[in-house]
Amino acid sequence: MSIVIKNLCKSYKKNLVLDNLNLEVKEGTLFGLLGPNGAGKTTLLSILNFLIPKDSGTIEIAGKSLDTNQKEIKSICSIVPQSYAFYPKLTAYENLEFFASLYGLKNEALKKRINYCVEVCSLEKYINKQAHSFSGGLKRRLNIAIGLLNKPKILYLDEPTVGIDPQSRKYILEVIKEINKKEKTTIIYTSHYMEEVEYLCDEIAILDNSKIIFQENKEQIKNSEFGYKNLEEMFLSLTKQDLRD
Ligand SMILES: Nc1ncnc2c1ncn2[C@@H]1O[C@H](COP(=O)(O)OP(=O)(O)OP(=O)(O)O)[C@@H](O)[C@H]1O
Repeated sequence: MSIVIKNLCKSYKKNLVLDNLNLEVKEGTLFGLLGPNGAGKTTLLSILNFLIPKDSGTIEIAGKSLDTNQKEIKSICSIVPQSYAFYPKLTAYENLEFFASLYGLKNEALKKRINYCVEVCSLEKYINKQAHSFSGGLKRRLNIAIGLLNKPKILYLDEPTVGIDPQSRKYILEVIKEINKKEKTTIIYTSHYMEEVEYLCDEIAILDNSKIIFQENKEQIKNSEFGYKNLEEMFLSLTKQDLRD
């Protein structure tokens, strides 16, 4: 098992966001994490990536406790956040070089890894251009390339296709599939685009009302007694249709 979460709780002051949440993610899965706005998806990913502390509960990543193995866990995980996580005035290459050096990469190893990430995300033509001049799709691809620098065994992607055109989106979805297939990377993918999750993910979970209210293999969802036309219909039926503000 790649990730095992038991009884995870997190509040922001009086707002209880995660309430005794339990979740298991198998190694090598392309895992879709769905939930209405404000359900706590980013909060969960932030806890898993040491960006914010949990209140209580246990988390094991690749068999190691999150409480006592920060360095080892950080070395095998990477998060691509919703926001752009690069320096706009640096070129794509300077950004990649900077983040690669934070992982301790140097000389040939650094160049080799950057070249790989540039190729996977198709950034060759833009490598010497400042990141602020990039289109939305290119910015998303640079964000992902940075997330791949440490060869993560577990990659967290927080809404990586927001605000981009269908061409860029299709390209990014294929990149994600390939990383999962070729590198056997476990991928946790959050998105509000149901058709994307339906296309991409092997397993799907829904976070709502502070808990995982549903988790199932995609093939089971398609074939089984659930009887929904598609993922969107199932999502709306399980989470109800009230607006979440
Ligand atoms: N730093 C913070 N301080 C206080 N409250 C926060 C903070 N971050 C998030 N929240 C609140 O916690 C709840 C969960 O937010 P979170 O961003 O984790 O949800 P989400 O599922 O990622 O939402 P979205 O789909 O809109 O990105 C929301 O009510 C949000 O307002």
